[in-house]
Amino acid sequence: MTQPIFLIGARGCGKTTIGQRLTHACDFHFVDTDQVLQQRAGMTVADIVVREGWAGFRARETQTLQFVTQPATVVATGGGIILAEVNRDFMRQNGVVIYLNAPVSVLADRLEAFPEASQRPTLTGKPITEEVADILAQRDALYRQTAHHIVDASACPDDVVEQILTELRLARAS
Ligand SMILES: Nc1ncnc2c1ncn2[C@@H]1O[C@H](COP(=O)(O)OP(=O)(O)O)[C@@H](O)[C@H]1O
Ligand SMILES: O=C(O)C1=C[C@@H](OP(=O)(O)O)[C@@H](O)[C@H](O)C1
Ligand SMILES: [Mg+2]
Repeated sequence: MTQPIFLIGARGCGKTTIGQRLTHACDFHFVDTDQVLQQRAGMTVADIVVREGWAGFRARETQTLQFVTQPATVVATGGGIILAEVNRDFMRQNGVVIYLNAPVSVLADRLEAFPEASQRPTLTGKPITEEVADILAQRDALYRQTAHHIVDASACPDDVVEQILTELRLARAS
């Protein structure tokens, strides 16, 4: 199988971390839409949002998703990639989509420990736990409807990778 693998889910669910590990396990290339987008723009996400608003960032995100999608590639997306129908359709049609699902408490703990503010400017202006709860409530259904597979991303990284490999093996066998 050389179809691209798209990792989706909320901020802090581990798309970037798990994507890198998964790449080694299945001998794919790794790309992260936020990393490529920031390199191409020569600006951080926070700078883009100040200059162009979230609409500007979202337009760049759609272009980046299409630009980075290649065979044998694990694509770690940004948490809001599923907001645009064009992105949801693109990922479902061009690869296998995995939702890294984790509860609000786990996401908030990780984001408090590793905020990476230049890549994750506030979405709502609210404190972390409230923001994560609000955003997940808005997006969970979109993550679920876009995903081919859902894994428990609150597990340790090795387990999350193993869950993904198991889902991919099962899908291939069926
Ligand atoms: N399964 C995991 N178990 C423990 N910590 C994790 C796990 N996945 C990610 N992390 C940690 O959480 C933080 C956010 O992870 P990251 O991969 O940047 O998430 P995302 O790209 O989905 O926003 C990082 O500091 C990372 O080390
Ligand atoms: O949830 C979101 O809307 C966003 C998530 C971020 O990526 P991570 O999910 O990798 O943190 C980044 O794309 C941007 O700050 C917007
Ligand atoms: Mg990330």
